[in-house]
Amino acid sequence: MEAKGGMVAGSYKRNELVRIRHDSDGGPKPLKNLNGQICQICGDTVGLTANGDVFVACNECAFPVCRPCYEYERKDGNQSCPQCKCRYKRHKGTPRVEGDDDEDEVDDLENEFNYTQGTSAARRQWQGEDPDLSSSSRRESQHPIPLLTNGQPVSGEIPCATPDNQSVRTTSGPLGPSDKHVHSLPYVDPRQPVPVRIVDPSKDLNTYGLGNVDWKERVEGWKLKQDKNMTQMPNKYHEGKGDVEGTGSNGEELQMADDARQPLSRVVPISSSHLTPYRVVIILRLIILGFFLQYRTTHPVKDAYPLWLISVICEIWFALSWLLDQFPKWFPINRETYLDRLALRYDREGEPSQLAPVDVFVSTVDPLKEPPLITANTVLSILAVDYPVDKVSCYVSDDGSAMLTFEALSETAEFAKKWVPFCKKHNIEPRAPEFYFAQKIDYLKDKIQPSFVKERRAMKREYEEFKVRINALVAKAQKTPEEGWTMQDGTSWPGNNPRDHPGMIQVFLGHSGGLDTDGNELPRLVYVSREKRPGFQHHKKAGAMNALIRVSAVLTNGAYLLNVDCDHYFNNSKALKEAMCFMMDPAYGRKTCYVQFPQRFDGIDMHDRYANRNIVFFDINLKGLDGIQGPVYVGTGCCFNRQALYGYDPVLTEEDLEPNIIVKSCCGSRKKGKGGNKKYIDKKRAMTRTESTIPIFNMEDVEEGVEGYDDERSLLMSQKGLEKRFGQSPVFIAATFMEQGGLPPSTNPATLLKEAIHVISCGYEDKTEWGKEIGWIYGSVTEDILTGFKMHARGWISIYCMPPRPAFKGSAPINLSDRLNQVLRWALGSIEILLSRHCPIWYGYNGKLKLLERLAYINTIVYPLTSIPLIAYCTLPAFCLLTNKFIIPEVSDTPLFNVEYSILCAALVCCPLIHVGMELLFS
Ligand SMILES: O=c1ccn([C@@H]2O[C@H](COP(=O)(O)OP(=O)(O)O[C@H]3O[C@H](CO)[C@@H](O)[C@H](O)[C@H]3O)[C@@H](O)[C@H]2O)c(=O)[nH]1
Ligand SMILES: [Mn+2]
Ligand SMILES: [Zn+2]
Ligand SMILES: [Zn+2]
Repeated sequence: MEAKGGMVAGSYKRNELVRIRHDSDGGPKPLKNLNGQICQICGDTVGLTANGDVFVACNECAFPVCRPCYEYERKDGNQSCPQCKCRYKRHKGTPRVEGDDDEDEVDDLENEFNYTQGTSAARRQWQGEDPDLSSSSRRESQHPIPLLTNGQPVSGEIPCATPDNQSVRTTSGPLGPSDKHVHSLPYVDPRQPVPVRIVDPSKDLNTYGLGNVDWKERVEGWKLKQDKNMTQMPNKYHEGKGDVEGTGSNGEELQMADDARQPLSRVVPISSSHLTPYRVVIILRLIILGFFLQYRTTHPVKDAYPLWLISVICEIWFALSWLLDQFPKWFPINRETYLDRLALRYDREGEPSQLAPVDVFVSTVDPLKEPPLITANTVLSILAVDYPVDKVSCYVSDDGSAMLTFEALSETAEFAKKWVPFCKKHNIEPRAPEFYFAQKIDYLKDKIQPSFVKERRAMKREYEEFKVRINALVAKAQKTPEEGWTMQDGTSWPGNNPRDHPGMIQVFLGHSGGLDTDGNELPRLVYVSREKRPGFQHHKKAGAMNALIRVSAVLTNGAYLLNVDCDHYFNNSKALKEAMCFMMDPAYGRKTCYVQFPQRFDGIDMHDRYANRNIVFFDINLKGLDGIQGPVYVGTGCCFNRQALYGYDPVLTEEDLEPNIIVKSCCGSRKKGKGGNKKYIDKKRAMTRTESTIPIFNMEDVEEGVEGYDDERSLLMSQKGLEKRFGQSPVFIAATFMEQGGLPPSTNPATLLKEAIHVISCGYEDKTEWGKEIGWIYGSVTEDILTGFKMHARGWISIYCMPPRPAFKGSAPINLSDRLNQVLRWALGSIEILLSRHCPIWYGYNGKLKLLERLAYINTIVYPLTSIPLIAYCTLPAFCLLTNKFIIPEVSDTPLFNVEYSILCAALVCCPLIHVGMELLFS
């Protein structure tokens, strides 16, 4: 083989290397001068071969690499020399590697590689041989999966191999010896007396709780806390907006670097050299279309009138749907974020971080369709995210109530203790191990440290063992035992019937729930499986998300929340900070309901045969919408303002209020016209933060009759009004007042947990506004479109954020039936919205939804209907042939027509082509 690498580094000059090769080929002559050479990958000495020669990994350039590194590279790495990139040849004494083209022999590299005994077993299993052979015995040495049982009381703590405080208590039976981290719970749902146990490793989580305090005291406490919060963070929300000169009222603010006052993002206009031709083509096409339609409508075909009529109707429909598709793309924009300014403003070195708390939601249903390993990767990427650990919580919703998901999550929590510190120490990307290790590293680029190489390898082994454990769980779960699943203590798994089971919550990790291997805290990880009972609608993902909104409000109450599908991992660990560049921006924050990131996919074949990538949609349509009122919500990779999900209105005028205070006004009793609007704003202006709490203190005077009143405040701030809106949970309602997130001040921790179970009970949403006005909106399988639409109709804007490194990546359906199914589901979801009261054609004419935004929504709702004229139009030629009639007039009489029509047709055909070409130019 020819040495083709031109790059020869440092002292390893080509001629020298050739000499080495020569020598080493030449025979047993030891190369004294090269003894003690340092491996350029791991920093160990390269070492000698059995006959005393220096080990030479690469026969082409002799780049110094020790045997373990060489073998590792051959097995798991690039399989080629880091320097000259030549493929490594099988070395003397090296066993053959699978996939080596020379010979096919059994791979017993693990004997060569210094894998431990356990790892060897692990590797064997991982490669698919006897999946549960040693896993059960190995489990003993690993951590035991905590129990979440539903039967007999557990007398004490479950013996843990790890010194965590994870433990389980019954809720119904006698309690074991008390432990400060363990809280017992009476069961909550009175309708379904099913006890649910909760593990709560985090005592801090429980310092708050509201249940026993009466309403008035609660509100009093909340007010105090709010005031305290406001004084504690003087520079957080009192700044001027964005680029406007800050009006510093205290010394600290004056000292602030100018940079900290700069806006956290900016709009990058798309150059007019790009945009103008694009628009010109649209206009041209529009004109041609006009002529064409005019000709078609004014020249009926007498002898084939029905055919002509059908074809003209189809053509008009196509023209309209094209128009609908074009205009929302008229003002595309790009955005740029400034993470450094964000850090300067909210996350300064040596000070407690002032970044807002964020709750991240992951939704799963069926672990057999959505592999637990993928979900685990998603969770790991969240736990390792680059954000203050005490401000991130991860909630996993399990709609399938599968013990497999639960156990896999437990393993994941354990593995996170090693994985998270590794990610943070070496600042790696992406932080989902499967995808990280799939990347090959280039040892000569980025000055990779030998210590890193070793730790990476050790971590990879750990990950492989983790994979084995997960795969063993999956293998075990393939066949459900007749009597259902049983937990480790012999009690049966409460979720054995996914359609009829109690709510389950388990907290992993978090404050005192086990530190990582470096002794640092980890983000909280919470398993949630909402209650399911026959006869109750569960509303699929939307219902699951709404349950999570409530649980998270009770347990951590992040000011923002981000949701991902279980197969969408954080590909960019700074994604949360990217979102905060908008959410915490004084100018944008108050009116932004969500920040949507594009959906990107792994593992799509080069030709993208099922059009999974949706390039036109994600790189053109959404950018276009961003220039109007904001992108639609696409269901995953989206960071929400919690207050927007509560159905509140944004603060629409900028000078009126202190920044970031969202005025609570009823979305039900909407304003009337322009005249009312002025009054409306005045009212808002009058409602400063402190004033807005006043109605609460007056709530005793609030009578039933007030509801008919046109006084939004009294209605909304009344306890009754709030309960009608949010459901019967005082803890949750109190949390909705915490506009900057965090838990309200309170007392009883047991109540808090009880409340968490209460808010995921299936009857909770009865007679409330959940799914109607607040949270994820029900009524369509594409709940995402509906949810985003409701917010835009209230006047919120959304932001499209495309960091250079894609924030999230997912897996897309890559077989035809799954993909067709998905597309069909989306189409049906659109039709459901079209026929619902939330149809964008009729809904929400209050002046807050911009016209072009509405057109875009109408387009996403009516597009499936295009299939009807499309089928008709495609069958027309067949009809024409059969009946020997034609849908356009005979043209023989005027040759001019002939020419004209041909040109028109050509133009109509060419325009879309030019168009698509230009759209691709954008991306
Ligand atoms: O009862 C259910 C059904 C689904 N899901 C979750 O919802 C997500 C999306 O479901 P999936 O079947 O994967 O639908 P897709 O078509 O792949 O998802 C796209 O389309 C959906 C509907 O528009 C959006 O909700 C998703 O975010 C978007 O990725 C997944 O995480 C599921 O686990 C639930 O939590 N509960
Ligand atoms: Mn999916
Ligand atoms: Zn080495
Ligand atoms: Zn080489």
